[in-house]
Amino acid sequence: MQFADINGVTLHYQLIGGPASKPVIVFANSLGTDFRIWRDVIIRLAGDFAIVTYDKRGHGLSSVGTSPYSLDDHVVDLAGLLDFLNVKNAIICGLSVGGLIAQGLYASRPDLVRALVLCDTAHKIGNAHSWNARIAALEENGIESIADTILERWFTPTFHRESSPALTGYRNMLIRQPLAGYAGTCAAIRDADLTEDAGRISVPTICIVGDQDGSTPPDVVLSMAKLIPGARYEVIKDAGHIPCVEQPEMLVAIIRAFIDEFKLEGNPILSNSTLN
Ligand SMILES: O=C(O)CCC(=O)CC(=O)O
Repeated sequence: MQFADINGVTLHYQLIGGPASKPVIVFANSLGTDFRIWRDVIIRLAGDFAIVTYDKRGHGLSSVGTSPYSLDDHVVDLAGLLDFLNVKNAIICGLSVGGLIAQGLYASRPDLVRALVLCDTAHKIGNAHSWNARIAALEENGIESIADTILERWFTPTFHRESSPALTGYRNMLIRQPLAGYAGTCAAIRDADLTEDAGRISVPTICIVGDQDGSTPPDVVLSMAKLIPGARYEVIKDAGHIPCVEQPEMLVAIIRAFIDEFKLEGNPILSNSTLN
């Protein structure tokens, strides 16, 4: 397992395949998940790319730090991790709040970003009223009290019917996140509005969404895509909010086609990287 002290917290991360002459793809997670959700995507990409996954603060094996957070806390953490790993000019794939983090990273550290894959996310997710209600419910009764409602947005009815051990596993992942980390990230999402930044994105960008996403539905993701100059937009059939779990093969096909279209080569991780 790999850990790094970044920006006052210990981050759990995983680097596969570097240093080498390969483009780097960095995956940033959604609320209430850790980097294990990317497994079925990573096994299809490893070998062709260097891959970085990490648990954002307050999630997985990373430290909680001081909660609540701002989006900037998460952005500075990711920038610090990429600096630590000597990664520059990477393809950043962000899922939901991970997509906000990816957009924030481009706004503050464009040198780190070669292209954006914005998956089931938006320039602004939800509103203050809905996030404050969620935070109040969490403070009163904990994550488990809202877990089943969240899982309905994460996965399609088919997945709920047919993927019984997996559904239980992802429910376990959700309810075992630290309460302060989960609620603190709700506050970060509530306060984040990247509407103006979206129009300034000038790297190749693709916006992807599951056709049955109950958290950031297709019309929301399309609105973001329309704000970003030249952005591509793709809908994945038979997927909810987390296509990397439900439709990894389709997600990988879309990412590969995007990389081929723009001939994204990125920078290899430098050979004097701290990883040697
Ligand atoms: O998944 C995220 O990162 C935020 C969007 C959200 O609210 C997900 C959910 O429905 O719980």
